[in-house]
Amino acid sequence: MAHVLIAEARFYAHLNDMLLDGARGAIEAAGHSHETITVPGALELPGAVALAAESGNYDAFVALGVVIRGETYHFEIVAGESARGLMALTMDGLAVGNGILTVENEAQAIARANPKHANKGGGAAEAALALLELKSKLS
Ligand SMILES: Nc1c(NC[C@H](O)[C@H](O)[C@H](O)CO)[nH]c(=O)[nH]c1=O
Ligand SMILES: CC(=O)[C@@H](O)COP(=O)(O)O
Repeated sequence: MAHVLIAEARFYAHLNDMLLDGARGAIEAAGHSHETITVPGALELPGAVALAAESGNYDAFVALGVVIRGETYHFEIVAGESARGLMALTMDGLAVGNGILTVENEAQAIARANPKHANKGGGAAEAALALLELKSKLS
């Protein structure tokens, strides 16, 4: 059984609750365990995953968050840098699923966070578990 770390950026709490439900459901359906840590925003997610990985307590990692475009360039920074940071961790050999929604508005976020619709939280968890399985197969 794998132990999965879910790192959530709780910038939009009500949206994250849906992402969490999806991710937890996918992990439990696959017969694995999980625990959750919380950071303020998506920019903190790569650092949170890196810190958690240092503990050696987790086999895979799922990053969850919602980035909604505002008026300024900050969207590009938050969306791009959180994704880049997670990708760098994956390239370092961690099994990381990226469940950070980068959307234009809340309606788009709801459609993608809802486990009964796009279920992006569940998809991110499944991606992390797929990487973990591949890592195990190749080692
Ligand atoms: N605008 C959003 C943010 N912004 C906050 C940053 O992620 C970060 O916490 C801050 O810059 C301090 O380092 N975060 C989200 O997750 N979603 C947003 O829409
Ligand atoms: C994604 C963001 O950082 C965004 O919510 C910030 O909004 P604004 O660009 O209007 O400051």
